[in-house]
Amino acid sequence: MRGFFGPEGTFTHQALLTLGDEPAIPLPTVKRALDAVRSGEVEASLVPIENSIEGGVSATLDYLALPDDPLQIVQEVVIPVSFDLCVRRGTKLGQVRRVVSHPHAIAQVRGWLDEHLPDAVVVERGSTAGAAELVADPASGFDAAVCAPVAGKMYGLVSAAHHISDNDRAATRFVLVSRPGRSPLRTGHDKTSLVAYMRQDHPGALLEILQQFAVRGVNLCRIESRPTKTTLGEYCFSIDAEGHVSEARMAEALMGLRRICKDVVFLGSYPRADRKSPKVPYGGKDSDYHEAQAWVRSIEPLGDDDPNPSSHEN
Ligand SMILES: O=C(O)C(=O)Cc1ccccc1
Repeated sequence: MRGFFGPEGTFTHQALLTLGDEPAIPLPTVKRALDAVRSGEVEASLVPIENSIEGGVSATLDYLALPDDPLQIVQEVVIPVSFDLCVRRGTKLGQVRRVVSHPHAIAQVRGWLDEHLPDAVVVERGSTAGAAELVADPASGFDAAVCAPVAGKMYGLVSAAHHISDNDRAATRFVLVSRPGRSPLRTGHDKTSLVAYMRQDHPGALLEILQQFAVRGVNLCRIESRPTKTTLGEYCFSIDAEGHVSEARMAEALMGLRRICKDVVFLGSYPRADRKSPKVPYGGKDSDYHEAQAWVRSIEPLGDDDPNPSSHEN
């Protein structure tokens, strides 16, 4: 059984429906959705990870990549998001005093709220659909929810205003996450996600991380710094790169990171939602790496039969 960041009517739920109609369990927070995977209560959970306006969803980025207990992304889904202001039947726009929604939804309608409801108190809570459910109860003290029209309908609300997003091309990316295991097979249009912890804070440390990808022609789709949560001012880098771990240039980039970083947390190789194939640079094909590897083997003085392997230990 799958889990998702719920309740029913969230954008995550809409993204889940694009994957088929298997029954799934709504979980009220991203943490609960990921805990359910860790405990084995569900086999995988769908959670939001990034949106085109607000960037990464910190709760997901951090809790997915716990260094001692990381989970693995097996699939991604991207859907457009558009918000309505939903109220109980009979409430007029001018009567709205208190608005509730998910922080990423509020961030995407901030301009509209400032213009149309400048005096309203705006409260961040749960999910967009959870907000609609709250507003449905007059005793909740909330007059309006920022949510998908489908969530409004689901909880018996009506739209006081349609399409209130400040940017009408906003999209959100969701990931289906499971316990670590084998990555989905390579499709030719894949992404690899990881978190890199620098060995120490020194000039050029970030450049060294980037170089591991750059010299192998691996393009990055996202890189953001996240606090390590151990020491103030200490950061790690959450990265999505184009390609699959079974591709030689990606595997070599990961090996490079492993050599130079304090820690590298692998979060999975999985098919890209937009099915865009990466541009493979000159010399970057698997066959180029294999040919180069075979050539080095052929010129190594000792070949594979090193009589004294322990002499290489340090
Ligand atoms: O609260 C929801 O509906 C979610 O699934 C999270 C979210 C919030 C705002 C935009 C996209 C996803």
